Amino acid sequence: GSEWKKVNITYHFKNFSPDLTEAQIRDAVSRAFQLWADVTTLTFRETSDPKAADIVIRFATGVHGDGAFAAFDGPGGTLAHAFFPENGDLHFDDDETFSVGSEQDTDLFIVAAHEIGHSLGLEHSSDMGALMYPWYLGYQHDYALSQDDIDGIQQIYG
Ligand SMILES: CC(C)C[C@H](C(=O)NO)C(=O)N[C@@H](CC(N)=O)C(=O)NCc1cccc(N)c1
Ligand SMILES: [Ca+2]
Ligand SMILES: [Zn+2]
Ligand SMILES: [Zn+2]
Repeated sequence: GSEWKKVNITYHFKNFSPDLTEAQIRDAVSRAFQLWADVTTLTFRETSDPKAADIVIRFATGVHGDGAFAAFDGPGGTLAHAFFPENGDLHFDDDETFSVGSEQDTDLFIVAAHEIGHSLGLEHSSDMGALMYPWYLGYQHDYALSQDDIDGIQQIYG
């Protein structure tokens, strides 16, 4: 299956969203990576060099130059998508209104954590409690990985 052949993975922000400050976006994405780092031997580090980065993160709308994925669809519907390893690139639909830590709008931390699951090789889960469940069920305070998510990632990276 698709998995990274390395444990030290780097990511690069190609751009940011106007919905939040760069600091809020960096913090939400860093915390999302940390969820997965906590249950594997993987480490994640931001790099300013797009060429050195394993995972390139972008905010985009509509048609944005992807071959594999359909164009983004405006507000609602698809919120983001990510390529499996060893591409791993992660795109957020910037027609969504992203927020951090509020029931309002779409929580960037939770969406990022879900997409990073894909970037690491996880498919969707049928477990409604799982982060990898296909549907975003709204903001939850103190979000944590479900056992289903942990089992899934440890099957790949042991
Ligand atoms: C066919 C895929 C490109 C759909 C896309 C997705 O699964 N991206 O990973 C997506 O954005 N699905 C929406 C479905 C929806 N509109 O509820 C979603 O919320 N996925 C992200 C997400 C975020 C956080 C938690 C969960 N469970 C799912
Ligand atoms: Ca959308
Ligand atoms: Zn895309
Ligand atoms: Zn998904």
